[in-house]
Amino acid sequence: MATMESLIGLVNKIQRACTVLGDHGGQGMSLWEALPSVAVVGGQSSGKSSVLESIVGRDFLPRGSGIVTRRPLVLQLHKTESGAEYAEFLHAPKRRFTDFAAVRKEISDETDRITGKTKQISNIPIHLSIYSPNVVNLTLIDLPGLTKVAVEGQSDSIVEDIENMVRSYVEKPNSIILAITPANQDIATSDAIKLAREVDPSGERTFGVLTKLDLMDKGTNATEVLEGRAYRLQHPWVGIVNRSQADINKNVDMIIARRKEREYFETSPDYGHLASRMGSEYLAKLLSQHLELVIRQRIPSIIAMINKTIDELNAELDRIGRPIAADGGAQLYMILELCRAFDRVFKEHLDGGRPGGDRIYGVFDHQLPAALKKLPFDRHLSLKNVQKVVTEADGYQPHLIAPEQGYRRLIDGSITYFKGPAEASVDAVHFVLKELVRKSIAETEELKRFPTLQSDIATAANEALERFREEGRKTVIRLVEMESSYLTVDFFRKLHAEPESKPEKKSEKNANPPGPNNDLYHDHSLRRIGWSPYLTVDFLEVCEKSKPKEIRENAKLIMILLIILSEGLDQMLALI
Ligand SMILES: Nc1nc2c(ncn2[C@@H]2O[C@H](COP(=O)(O)OP(=O)(O)OP(=O)(O)O)[C@@H](O)[C@H]2O)c(=O)[nH]1
Repeated sequence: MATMESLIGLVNKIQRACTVLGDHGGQGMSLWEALPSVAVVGGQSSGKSSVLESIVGRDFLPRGSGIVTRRPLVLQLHKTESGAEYAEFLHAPKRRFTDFAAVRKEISDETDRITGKTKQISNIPIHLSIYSPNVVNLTLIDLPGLTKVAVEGQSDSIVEDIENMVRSYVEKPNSIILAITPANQDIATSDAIKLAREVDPSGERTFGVLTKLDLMDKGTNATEVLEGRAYRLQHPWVGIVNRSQADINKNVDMIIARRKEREYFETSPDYGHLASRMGSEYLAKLLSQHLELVIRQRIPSIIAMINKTIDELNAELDRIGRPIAADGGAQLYMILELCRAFDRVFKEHLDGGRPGGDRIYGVFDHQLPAALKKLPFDRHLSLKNVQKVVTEADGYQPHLIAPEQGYRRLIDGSITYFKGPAEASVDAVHFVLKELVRKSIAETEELKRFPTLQSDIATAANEALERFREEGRKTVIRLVEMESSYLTVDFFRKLHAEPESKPEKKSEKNANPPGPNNDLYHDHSLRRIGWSPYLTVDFLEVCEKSKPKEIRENAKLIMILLIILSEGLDQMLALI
């Protein structure tokens, strides 16, 4: 029993949690709807509030003429071992009410807070918990009384609105219906029974309660109904005698009223034989036992539903992201984790696994060689220009054996052409990397919920790339300058060890081949000088179309500057 009582307590807690989270039934599948609860239904002034107060043993509900209950009141009763009775509202959790007159006022005020002081209704429930040694664990929902006509100050739709609200509570399969009918009214005209029959035709969730037995006309009694002969339900009918209006006015104590009620049944000639199954105390126990039974039956489906909801929420959390820690250290750690996630994706683009890195290879493999091929070496190394450069380099003292200064200037001038394509390669790689940063940010799942961090990472990465571009540019230019500014002795030796016969053979039309002391600026000599830059440039690669035929034959002697340049660019890439 103790276990079952704590189970009802647990269901109470879940119900409160549902309300805090805004789940008080309504559209779709909700946990609130899966939990069993007792809804009190009846016509206006049928005695609903009186029944609730009798069950609680306290006088705490607003009273008055007309429509008093305008919002559902979820009343959770918690049995305590001993101590003072007190009440707590969910909307005012820090306030503990020991004065039940103040509870009544708070219910009125809280009703007005949502509906205003009008006679309108609202389906947002008020949650009230009562802790007392005189109650059984039970959750009851007091609902507005069903009416037939709208009174002054009410909209025409009020009758329908109340019925719809009450219906929305009682039509749920987990709702236990406490159908209140005054005994001095014909059962056939009972609003509560009419609605209960509609939503629960088999009567298995309906508990019939007859109030005002003491007000029946003399000579009549309700045994037909109470014995289940007039209207059969699965559960036995319970008769109740509440405080009359006169008792209320006289402030008759609820405990005394309970005792009087007990005495009424025990001494009644009509209901004496039913006394042990009558009265508000018995009704409370009956409902509590039934609630326990229902919870026991529902436990598997409630657990399944909670687990399913947990799974769904976890899946949603995974999608929208886990909560972010409040302290700075944990936040910094998280930001670093997110940056690492971005870094992983970016590396995959560069190293493979995701597309992008191949475009950088394309810059060196296609774009750079194509640009080099277009360099104007034929113009720069034309006989006319070679002569101009050599004579200018010689100045007023023509060279004796080899035009060393001329060589140097020609080679320097040729290699300087590499600067343009080399810089363009840096720009092209920079462009690809920038594009990969953009793609990587978009593809990093972890970053999806942090748009500000996304733009911060993009800004930081682009700033870094901009810096690396400048450094890369400087590095490649320095490499080109290094190549053009230092020609080794070995280079000049190779140049002169080069057999002169090959080009000379090819230049047979030169009838008078010049010797070093003959004509310094003879075509043959100049042509030979003009080859020298090609010794530093792989002309087979670079000058496919423009190179002179003779020079093509000297290919095997040529140093491959491009390779040197490529190595330099690799270093530059490593820098980026
Ligand atoms: N004599 C007698 N009077 C009763 C009994 N039950 C209720 N009353 C009186 O009937 C009137 C209405 O009772 P309530 O308990 O306020 O009825 P209600 O259904 O909650 O009314 P609304 O919330 O306005 O719909 C009050 O004056 C009660 O004192 C009863 O069993 N015997």
